[in-house]
Amino acid sequence: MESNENSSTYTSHLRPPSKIPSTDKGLFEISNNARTAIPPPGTMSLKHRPASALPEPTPKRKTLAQRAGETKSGLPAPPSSRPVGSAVRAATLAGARNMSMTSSRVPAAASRGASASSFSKSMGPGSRPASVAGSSRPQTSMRHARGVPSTSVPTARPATSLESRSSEDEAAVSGKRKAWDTNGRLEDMEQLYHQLKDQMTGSSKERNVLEETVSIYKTRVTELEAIKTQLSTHNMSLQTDLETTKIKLSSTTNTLDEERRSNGAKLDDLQRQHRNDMEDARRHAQFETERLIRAHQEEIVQLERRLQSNFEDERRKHLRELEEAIFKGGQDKRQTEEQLEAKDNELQGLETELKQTTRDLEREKLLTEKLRNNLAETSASSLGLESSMRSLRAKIEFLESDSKAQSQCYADLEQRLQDALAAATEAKEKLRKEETLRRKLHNQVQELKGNIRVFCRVRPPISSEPENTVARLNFPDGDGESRELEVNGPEEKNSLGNVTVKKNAFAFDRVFAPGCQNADVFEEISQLVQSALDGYNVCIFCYGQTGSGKTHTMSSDDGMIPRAVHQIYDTAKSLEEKGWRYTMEGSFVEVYNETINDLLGKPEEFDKKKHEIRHDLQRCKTIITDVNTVTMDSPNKVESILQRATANRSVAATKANNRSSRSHSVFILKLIGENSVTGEKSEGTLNLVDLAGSERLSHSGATGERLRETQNINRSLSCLGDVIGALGQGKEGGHVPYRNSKLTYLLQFSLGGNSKTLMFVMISPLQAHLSETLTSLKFATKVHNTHIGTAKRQAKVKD
Ligand SMILES: Nc1ncnc2c1ncn2[C@@H]1O[C@H](COP(=O)(O)OP(=O)(O)OP(=O)(O)O)[C@@H](O)[C@H]1O
Repeated sequence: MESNENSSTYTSHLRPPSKIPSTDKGLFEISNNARTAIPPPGTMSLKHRPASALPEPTPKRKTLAQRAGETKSGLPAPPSSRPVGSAVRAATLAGARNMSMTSSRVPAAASRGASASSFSKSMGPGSRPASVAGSSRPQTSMRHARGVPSTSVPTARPATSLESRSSEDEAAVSGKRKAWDTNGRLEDMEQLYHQLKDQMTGSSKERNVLEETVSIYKTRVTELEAIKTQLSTHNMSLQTDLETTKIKLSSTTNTLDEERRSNGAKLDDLQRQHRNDMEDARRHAQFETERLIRAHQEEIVQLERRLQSNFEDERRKHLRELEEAIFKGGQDKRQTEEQLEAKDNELQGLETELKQTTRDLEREKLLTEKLRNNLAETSASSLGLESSMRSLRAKIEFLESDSKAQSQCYADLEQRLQDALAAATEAKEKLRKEETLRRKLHNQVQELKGNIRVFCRVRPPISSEPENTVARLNFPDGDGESRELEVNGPEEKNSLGNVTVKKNAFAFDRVFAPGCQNADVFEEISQLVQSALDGYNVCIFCYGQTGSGKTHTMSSDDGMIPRAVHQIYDTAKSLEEKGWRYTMEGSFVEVYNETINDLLGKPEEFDKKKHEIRHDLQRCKTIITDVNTVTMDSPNKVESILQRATANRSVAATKANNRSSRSHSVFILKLIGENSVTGEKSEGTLNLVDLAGSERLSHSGATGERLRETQNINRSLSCLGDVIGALGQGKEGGHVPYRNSKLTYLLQFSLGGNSKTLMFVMISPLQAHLSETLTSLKFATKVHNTHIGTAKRQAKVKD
């Protein structure tokens, strides 16, 4: 199988078969690399020989020379197509025909058979007429060819026929003729004689023909002998060729076998190598495929992760953009509404003006009418006036004589004017001095009120809170400026079964009952805001549990922050005529989990950007790095600031609950004033702080992130208490633990000696919050009992 496969791929190195030159004496028939010379037609037509006449194939093939020898001895005579045979037959037939032509009584060739038959009956087969012999001549010829002596046939056969058959013929004739019919019998004899004579003539002719044929055959035999010799010579050479070819063939076969063997070995090697290569390649491909699959899977995972984070970023970004857009939209809407309102007012003003102008016009018309009348009257009276003028001129002439007295009068008037101007300057100066005095007195009053004050505010129950859930809170001095609060504790049964209620009484600088509004609260703190304008550091913070109303008090639309800003604007404007010019800068930060976030910063930087608190101890100033500061050049800016801060906090709230409850927010307003007349400068800071809900950890039940938030809130509120406590001890140069929390560190210069502090303790009215309420009130009481040293004004006076 392998050699067969190889035969198609390997070229044979065998020498091509040797060419034997063709001779003009015969064709070459090629079979099994043996060449057989076939004599050309005319000499010996083996090609046309019938298959049956050919010798049986023998296992070992005979040479052509041998086969030529067989032809001479064993092959039948050449067929009738052969020219020699044809000539013999033609001559025989011609002879027969001549014979029948010479005897008119003998029937033609067609009736020859019948006559021959009758003749055979009478004379037997050996005495057949020449015509009959002619028809069977090929057999005769064949017999000649096979070596039957031709001379014995024509001589012996007629005689034998005649001898054997004469007695029968005679008997037959004698049977027909009468013994006495001599003439008839003579005629028969004569007829028989003629017949015999003809037969003799035919036989002699046939003999001639046969002799001719014999001579032809002899020639033919000679020819065949020559051919045989030629063929045997050729055969010899072919034999030699065949032997040579066989040797070559065997050597070629050997070479081929060796080649096949070596090629087979090589092929085996190659196949083995190929199999090994294939195996290696398969293993390598498998390894590569697995590696690529792993790499692709990793890539897919990374891509998925990247896409996920991109998607998250995009989502956050879009959310922030949406928030900003909503915020901006709200702002735009408000501005547009304001503009519309302004336009409406303007329109109304214009309408009023138009009405006024129309009224003025009417009045003018009336006036013109009146003036015309007056003119008429005036022209009437002008005559009278002219006469009086004349009289006056007369008087002037008289008065001119008294001019010295008049000059004196003018000098007096001038003096009085100068005196009045000096008095006015003196009055202005006095006013400025009084303003300074007012500030001084105002702050003295504030100081007398205490540098840390505590206000308590109880929020009203909101619509979702039913009446029966409200705790019993009493305001004993609720008629006027309330300062006291009484909280009834839970009902307790004593050992005698009497139900008792514990009353917890608290007193603060002010107590605001649920019915109080933000306006009432602000009225009380407006004096502190004035102190900030006067150059003091003021800190107002709201303390209380979640939902107690801190944000409502501080940052709602009418809360302390917007009201404070508006008051500062109004006051700053009124102070302009007293020589004061103020610049105001606002910033808003959040302390969440001990980290500072800029509530006015970009939403995407929220919870990411790091801010640090830096103190200028010389100037008692606090700076927070990288926070946005807004110049408050218009009172409307405060609303946009509050909205921006709320939006930022709500974005953050999506991640960790309600951010406003869980972080401290600090609104910082810096007020820098300069008096161009007196050269005075003042720098005050107003800090408005909304503290995170003050729930106790045990009550909150918080876990995880909420627990961390609550711990941070409680720690910072506790630090605030510690700072206030340390300040309350009033030791000069004593340690105040500001650094213990971000909140106290941030408010370092707004708590203590250099500042005025106001704490709001916010109270929920609900019975459910009673415990937290009491805790808050106790903390506030502690703060209220603290006395903090005198505040110092941050003011400089020009030399
Ligand atoms: N004085 C008040 N008058 C009317 N409603 C009030 C008053 N105080 C608070 N509320 C309402 O009570 C609810 C809770 O108030 P607020 O959000 O201000 O509490 P909070 O202490 O700031 O809570 P948190 O710590 O969660 O921020 C709000 O719906 C608010 O409108």
